[in-house]
Amino acid sequence: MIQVQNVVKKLEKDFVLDDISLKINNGSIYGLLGSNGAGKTTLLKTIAGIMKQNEGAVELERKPVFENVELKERLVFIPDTLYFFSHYTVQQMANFYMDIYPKWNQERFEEMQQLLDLDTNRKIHRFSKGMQRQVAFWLALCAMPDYLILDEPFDGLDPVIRRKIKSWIIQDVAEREMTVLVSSHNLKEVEDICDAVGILHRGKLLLEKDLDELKSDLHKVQIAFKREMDSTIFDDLEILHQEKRGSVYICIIRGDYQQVEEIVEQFNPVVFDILPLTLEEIFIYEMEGVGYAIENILL
Ligand SMILES: Nc1ncnc2c1ncn2[C@@H]1O[C@H](COP(=O)(O)OP(=O)(O)OP(=O)(O)O)[C@@H](O)[C@H]1O
Repeated sequence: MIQVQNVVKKLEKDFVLDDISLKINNGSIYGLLGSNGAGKTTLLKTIAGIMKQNEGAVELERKPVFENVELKERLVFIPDTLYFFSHYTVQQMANFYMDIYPKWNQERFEEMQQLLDLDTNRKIHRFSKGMQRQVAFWLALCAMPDYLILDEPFDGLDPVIRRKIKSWIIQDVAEREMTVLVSSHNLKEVEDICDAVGILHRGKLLLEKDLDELKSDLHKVQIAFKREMDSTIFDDLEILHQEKRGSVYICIIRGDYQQVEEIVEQFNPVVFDILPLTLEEIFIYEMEGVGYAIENILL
């Protein structure tokens, strides 16, 4: 479990992290979202034990992570700007990882080589940007980390590789309870893998949500009535947003779906369908609830 409690980080004179608290359970994937300069990298580096917070606590399994070698042997951080030793081949870099990470899995390394089809004897700096990112994931996953911390990890990967890497991550989360923290400035990038999402803005965590809970609590429905919509429907339903397209209303409604259905049925709709709700739409309404327009914060 990753536990961050009231963390404050100052860089020069500025508060880059301002009283951040969050908890990530084992075997779950947490998406940390925020625009440029929100503090994502700083928070990730603090959680990875690379940077030390000025105040508060950052713990893995209830132990402080900073300068904790035993915990770091079980944690891999892939930074947004990749770092490999200059002129090292993939194999030389793998040998280095083998020395550092006790749970290095050589069988997996060879299997993944077949799937990624990258030459282990080639110098990493001669690969393209996207291929270097593939190498970073390849090495990271073969280190069999219990904690995987990823800073804007999917930039520069083509859609096929992106899907492949996401499925490897999900498999490790499901099969061996790996815990993942992934940052992004783009909701769509992470919505298919995260269990929970937090939005960081100017060093503060504005909103933190479990995605299953969120999705089961908000519904997008299209409704049409023979006549105009009866305004008393608002008395019983929490309608966060509505728009009219022809004679059809598209509504975002909060609440238990069965109850919503029962209430709407009382008004005898001629059309009543549930529509898929994207994470982006959910966040638009949730962020409005805490007084922010999401377009000013995220892509
Ligand atoms: N070494 C540093 N010294 C001083 N200020 C810094 C330093 N590194 C980052 N900052 C400041 O901290 C704030 C947060 O930066 P950080 O890199 O954590 O944001 P981010 O959310 O990862 O941004 P991006 O999406 O652009 O990578 C920014 O205002 C930045 O200017």
